[in-house]
Amino acid sequence: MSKQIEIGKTQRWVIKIGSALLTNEGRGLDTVAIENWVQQIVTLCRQGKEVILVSSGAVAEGMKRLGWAERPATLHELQAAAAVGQMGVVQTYETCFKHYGIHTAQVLLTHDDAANRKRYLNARSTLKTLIDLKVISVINENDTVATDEIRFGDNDTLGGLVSNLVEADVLVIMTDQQGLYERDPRLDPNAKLISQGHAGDPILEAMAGSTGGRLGRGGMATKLRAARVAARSGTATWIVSGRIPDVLLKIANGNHLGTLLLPANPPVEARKQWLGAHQKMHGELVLDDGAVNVLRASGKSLLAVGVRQVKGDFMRGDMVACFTLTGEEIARGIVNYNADETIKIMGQTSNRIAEILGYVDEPELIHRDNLILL
Ligand SMILES: Nc1ncnc2c1ncn2[C@@H]1O[C@H](COP(=O)(O)OP(=O)(O)O)[C@@H](O)[C@H]1O
Ligand SMILES: N[C@@H](CCC(=O)OP(=O)(O)O)C(=O)O
Repeated sequence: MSKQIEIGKTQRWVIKIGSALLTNEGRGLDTVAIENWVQQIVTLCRQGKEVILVSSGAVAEGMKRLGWAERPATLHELQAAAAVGQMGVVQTYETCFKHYGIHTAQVLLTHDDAANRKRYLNARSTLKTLIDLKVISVINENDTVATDEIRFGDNDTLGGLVSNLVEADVLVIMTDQQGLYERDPRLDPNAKLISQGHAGDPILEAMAGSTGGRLGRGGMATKLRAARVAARSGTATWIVSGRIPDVLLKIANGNHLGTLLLPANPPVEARKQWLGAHQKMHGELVLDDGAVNVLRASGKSLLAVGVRQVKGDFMRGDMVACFTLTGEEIARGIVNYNADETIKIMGQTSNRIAEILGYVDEPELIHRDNLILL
């Protein structure tokens, strides 16, 4: 279990900047602040670090440009605002980095891209090539086509996924609070700051509110989820205030600011990181205690015999979530049988599948290679 991080030895940093920070609470892109972060990033690059940016702000800047005071409720208006605002976001970064002779690249991704193995690998090789070319990637969600992501404003999770894609050492989530507090400091100004913990710790996750500010949407809950995702590639996550002067340089120099969330387990293999990148579950399986113990203790495949209940209408090859009888999600995996077939074979041993269905695709319901424990 890694308890510390030697920041001086870290090389690849993913830096995520949230909407509230970037647009000065909706007053329009805060070019002074952006110039300052860019200056810090250039210094990090000159120190030999490789930086990938995940930047929000498209909807907020689009709202400003269109003269909309309130975040629109309809999807098509959100998407239109994002399309307008994204122009400003990338233009600003382009101008700031150009000043230092550094090229930038716009990369737009959706969670669906991460769920498709071919697109996932394409995104990974493009990002790695851009790193080799010393180009700063500026990543945002592809809001014109995204639906769930834009509704929930989840660039934090995107930051976690990008950390997995490029196998980052560090994910820095810059926001408008000092870090994770015991409770939302907007609701309880006396709440204490958590300085360090483990990514995925349910006690910390329970502290994080899911409501963000007027412009950002994810709140702290998505930041902690991002830390959990990032930890799969062994990436440590920092949640810090982007308003602290020289915040990135201070962290790089070993100052402890904000909240540091360290991976609790060793990194998982690359294919399992891809499995973990799936955000949309097509169904749920409720497992009995025996199956839960086998998955947790020995990392074996899931057999139909251990399934008690099947929910959702999934197809063979879809990703499903696995729950304990008490409702705790423990694993996710790609199923070998569709929902109707799974209902027929649940609770039965594998040697009865042929008799029940008239055929056998695979003896396992989810093969261990296609299963990721949470
Ligand atoms: N436990 C907590 N600690 C700190 N902030 C919290 C917590 N729970 C909820 N929040 C809220 O999360 C907000 C940050 O999320 P969000 O507005 O989505 O920011 P960003 O635009 O940077 O992604 C904070 O302003 C705060 O009100
Ligand atoms: N793609 C959207 C992301 C919104 C979002 O995640 O916002 P935030 O919670 O501020 O990071 C945008 O650029 O507006």
